Amino acid sequence: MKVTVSRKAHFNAAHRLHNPDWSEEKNKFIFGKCNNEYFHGHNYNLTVKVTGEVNPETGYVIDMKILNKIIDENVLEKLDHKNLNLEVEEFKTLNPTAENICVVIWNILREQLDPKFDLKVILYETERNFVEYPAS
Ligand SMILES: Nc1nc2c(c(=O)[nH]1)N=C([C@H](O)[C@H](O)COP(=O)(O)OP(=O)(O)OP(=O)(O)O)CN2
Repeated sequence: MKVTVSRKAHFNAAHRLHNPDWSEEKNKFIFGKCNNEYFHGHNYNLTVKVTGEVNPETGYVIDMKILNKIIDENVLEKLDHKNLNLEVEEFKTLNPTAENICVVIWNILREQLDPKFDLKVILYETERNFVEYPAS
């Protein structure tokens, strides 16, 4: 019997959307206020969904405490209160859009979780803008 276990987390981070291969004008046109050179912040809300078989002895798919620790130590430590463009290795060469942040988080968690689990990450950048990976 497969069940999905979900854990929510949040972090605050600053970013700037920018493509170094484009002119300043094109960056302003495509990314608008998100291209502001002084950066801006978001309160990101994250949902991590882990799907797997329920262990008949524990009744757990995965212990929520363990899942929480994995998210804390590997995602929040890395991203919370950071300037994503300047302080987080992955985004020195990758535009920190919601899509790219979501995929980076998924890759980090995928490495930490047993391959027997399916993983989905949902990232809210604002109350109304959110992305999920893998896509449904
Ligand atoms: N496909 C994407 N589009 C946009 C992204 C993104 O990461 N992927 N990011 C942004 C901005 O960084 C930000 O998310 C939008 O800010 P804002 O316009 O202020 O969004 P709000 O939801 O707060 O405002 P509305 O009132 O809903 O317009 C833009 N696009």
